[in-house]
Amino acid sequence: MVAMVERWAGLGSAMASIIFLWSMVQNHVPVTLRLYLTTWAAKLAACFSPYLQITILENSAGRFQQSEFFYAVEAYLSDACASRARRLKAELGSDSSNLQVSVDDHEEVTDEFSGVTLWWYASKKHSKGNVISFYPGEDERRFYQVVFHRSHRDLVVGSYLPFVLAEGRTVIVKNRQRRLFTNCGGRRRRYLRNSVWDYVKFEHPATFDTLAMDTDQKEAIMDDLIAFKDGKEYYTKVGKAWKRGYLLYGPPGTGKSTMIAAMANFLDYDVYDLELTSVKNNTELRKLFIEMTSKSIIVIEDIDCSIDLTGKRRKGKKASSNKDSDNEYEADPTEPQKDDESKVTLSGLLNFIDGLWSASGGERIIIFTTNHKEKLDPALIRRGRMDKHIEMSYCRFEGFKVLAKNYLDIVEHVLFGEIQQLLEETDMSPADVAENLMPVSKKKKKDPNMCLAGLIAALKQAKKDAVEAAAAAKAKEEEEAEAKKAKEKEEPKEDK
Ligand SMILES: Nc1ncnc2c1ncn2[C@@H]1O[C@H](COP(=O)(O)OP(=O)(O)OP(=O)(O)O)[C@@H](O)[C@H]1O
Ligand SMILES: [Mg+2]
Repeated sequence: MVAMVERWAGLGSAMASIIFLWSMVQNHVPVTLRLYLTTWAAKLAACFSPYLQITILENSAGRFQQSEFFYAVEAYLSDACASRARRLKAELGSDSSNLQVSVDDHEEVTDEFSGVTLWWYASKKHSKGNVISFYPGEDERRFYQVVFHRSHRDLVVGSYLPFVLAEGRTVIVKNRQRRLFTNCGGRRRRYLRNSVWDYVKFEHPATFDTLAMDTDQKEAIMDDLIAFKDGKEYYTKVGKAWKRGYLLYGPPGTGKSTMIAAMANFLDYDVYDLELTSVKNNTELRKLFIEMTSKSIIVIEDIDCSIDLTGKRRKGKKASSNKDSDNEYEADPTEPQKDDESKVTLSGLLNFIDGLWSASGGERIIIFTTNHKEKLDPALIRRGRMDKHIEMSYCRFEGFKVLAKNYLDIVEHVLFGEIQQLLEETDMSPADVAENLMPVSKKKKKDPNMCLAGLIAALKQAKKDAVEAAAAAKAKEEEEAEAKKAKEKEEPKEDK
């Protein structure tokens, strides 16, 4: 017993000496030598330690480039191992609606894989750079470390880490909150993420059930979307890029934007709302396309207003250097670089739609909307680019029944007959019909009789206006024809 006490006392005094010596070293030895000693101490310890460690940094390649692996590890540990951790942290997700529980920093979590035990740690270190950061947390670098016995090195690197990556990705997809990306949002947020896109949570409630349109047309579109979503093998087999273009055209208020939201909800895809007028040039457009992920819908609304539809390249140097090409829309691989100072051109847009997509994965849908299909350049909307042209038209009875069910919770009413006839004779957009089915004020509860009577009055008025407009147009036409005839009669006299 006495011997044991003596041994402990000896160990204690040895430890005290080491701590004392180390503090002396820290005080009197220059920083470079200290670093050298620390590195060698770590190397010495590594020689005797049977354990290896792998670090996964949040920012991998560059200071700003975030590592997908880091987030996969985070998701994997939160899902599979968090129940074994004693210290967790809970944070609001980026969209402030869902709680994200993950393993707290410096907490150890154990995991088992093929009978092997592994230890995970989460931590962060401050970057030593002299850059002053204006944004909180910017100078912190988070990382995960996994520690394991060196005899399991091959298993961990060859099987375990790929397993963690795959599982983590699955968890991310499962918890995924869909996003609406835009290229004309806040610059600060984009800077923080070092991304050309800014995003908000996508939560448009539109579905195909709430969309007022011809049932057959609706079903055809849904079938088309399912065929696309499940068509990976088919696209590979026929050697086509896994993409599909839709052109939605029709008068204002007929549900083109609503249809896009319904498609995104149906497919569970992200939406990229590309505002072409905010894109400086073809180079910037290319950056935007590169950063789009798969499983997404790229939307260019009112395409006829967004781009110079003549598609003519700028005159001058470029035109002369491009003499050989008679086809204005032909893809010129060197064009995007040259086009730096110019605006986005139709040819640039077509290059990216055709070229980039083929090169970068797939499962993307591009949708153009327009009120004036006839104004669009045929090159832009030819099949292969815009595979399916969908006409969104005025509200007819079938569409009205969907709106009546959504807005008034009714499937039948005595006034339906009259409304059916008026809708066949009058062109009214679903947006206008829906407006008439909305309660007039918060106080007044929705009363189907009142709403439907209001709609009938609006339809009658629209019909009257249309008749008057048609009469006025006819009168003008006749007037012009008369004037033309009179002119033709006069002309022969003048000849004589
Ligand atoms: N087919 C429809 N089914 C259900 N609701 C519709 C439909 N069309 C329009 N609406 C209603 O009208 C509103 C306007 O529709 P939306 O913005 O989709 O029209 P749009 O065709 O995109 O118009 P624009 O050409 O002016 O962009 C929507 O918020 C929606 O409530
Ligand atoms: Mg719209």
